[in-house]
Amino acid sequence: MATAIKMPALSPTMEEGTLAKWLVKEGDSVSPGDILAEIETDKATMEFECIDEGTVGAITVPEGTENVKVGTVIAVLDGDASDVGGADAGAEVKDVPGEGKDVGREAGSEGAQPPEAKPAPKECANDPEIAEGTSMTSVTVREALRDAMAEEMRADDTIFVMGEEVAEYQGAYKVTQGLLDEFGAKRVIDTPITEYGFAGIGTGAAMGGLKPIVEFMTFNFAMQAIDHIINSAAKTNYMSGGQMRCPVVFRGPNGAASRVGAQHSQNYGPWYASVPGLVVIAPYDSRDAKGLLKAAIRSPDPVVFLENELLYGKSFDVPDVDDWVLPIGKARIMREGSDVTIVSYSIGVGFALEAAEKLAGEGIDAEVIDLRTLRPLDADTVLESLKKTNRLVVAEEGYPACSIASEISAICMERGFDYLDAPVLRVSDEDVPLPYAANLEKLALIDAERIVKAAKKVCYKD
Ligand SMILES: Cc1ncc(C[n+]2csc(CCOP(=O)(O)OP(=O)(O)O)c2C)c(N)n1
Repeated sequence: MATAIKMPALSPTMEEGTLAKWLVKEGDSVSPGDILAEIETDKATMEFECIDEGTVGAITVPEGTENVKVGTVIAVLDGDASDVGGADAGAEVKDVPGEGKDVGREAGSEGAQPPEAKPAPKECANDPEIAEGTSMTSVTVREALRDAMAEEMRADDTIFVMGEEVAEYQGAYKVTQGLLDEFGAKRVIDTPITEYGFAGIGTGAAMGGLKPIVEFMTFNFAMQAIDHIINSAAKTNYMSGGQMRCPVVFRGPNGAASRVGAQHSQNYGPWYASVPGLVVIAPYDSRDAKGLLKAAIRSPDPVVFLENELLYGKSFDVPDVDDWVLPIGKARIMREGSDVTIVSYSIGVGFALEAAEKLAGEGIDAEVIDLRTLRPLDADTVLESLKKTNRLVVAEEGYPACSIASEISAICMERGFDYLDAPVLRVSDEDVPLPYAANLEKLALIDAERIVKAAKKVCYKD
């Protein structure tokens, strides 16, 4: 099968580059790791590595070409230009699935992709009631997050957003689209690349009575700011004896994306969820992204709001109601079942739902729980389900050790021991820094198949 090789984004801000030199020619055999070309940006000259195996069938952009847009097909493996869109080869690829210009996203990369979006269940026990006949609008998770911020900002002028590229560029992932136009530069603020600085300003502003929303370009970069989140924001209420609150929201993408390497592919859910004083939310779909972000902005305590880059472009229904706000700390049952419970959150929910469909085909009826909030954790909903199914698997896109899955497993052992007919199993990423190579990345991340396998094992049907 022909594979299009596209102009890579070699830095978060790269939009185009010069194809300085080809190091392979048509007819050459290539393997993963071979250097295909040298690409020049205004910052540096970088080597472009091959991630596939094959024969160079066509070079569609000659060396020396300047201003080649990221995503342009520059060569074809095992085929020619007509196999990858003919006239389009060599032209800019405008329709990169899911994203526009995202941090580190390499157009055409083949890393982890979330399963197709599925509609959320119509009713969730703890959610506000949706009146019969209420219409639904399908919106992307990205739009849902923006709508949540915009609605809250309209209602409360103490709310402001700040972070790298949130204003003029409208967000590295376009989540703050339209906010600068509507609310102006005083409330939508571009910061320098100083996570420690602007997380501190946000925390201080919250202590002083404002309601900041601090966007991190990804939570990986919040490592720079973690002292303010944990030592300042999380402790304020406790250390002031309740005299001072800190209503700040720290939000941004979290977890593995697609081929952005070990330092940009980490799930901080378990880290923050271990800290008393923080609220930690990790939504899956648009209705939760909107309803929970609105709740987070209204929270009197600091919230770490973990989004997922791969879900930003997915569409799900959101109820057309004036003020869609969801309760913090309540899990939801995404699919009812009686044989095994699969607990997950964020992107893992999509994999869990996919696994449940596959299990149904094999006669295993799985219940899927979306935790939604990681702190406070809704242990009761998990235990109620365990009471019914007696078997439980936790699916988590993250490291296995000291994880949310470990926590759920402990809760089931401590409070649900008598209900268990099998050990709780954790399905997590491999216990390694996420590999960059596409084939290894795929092997390291969770998927529906692994969840199916674990579910069958706890049902003693493997
Ligand atoms: C701590 C941290 N925050 C944010 C980023 C994302 N990031 C990577 S490059 C970049 C822009 C860098 O701009 P500049 O410092 O002007 O350097 P340039 O690459 O333009 O020379 C950003 C925001 C990062 N890698 N690390």
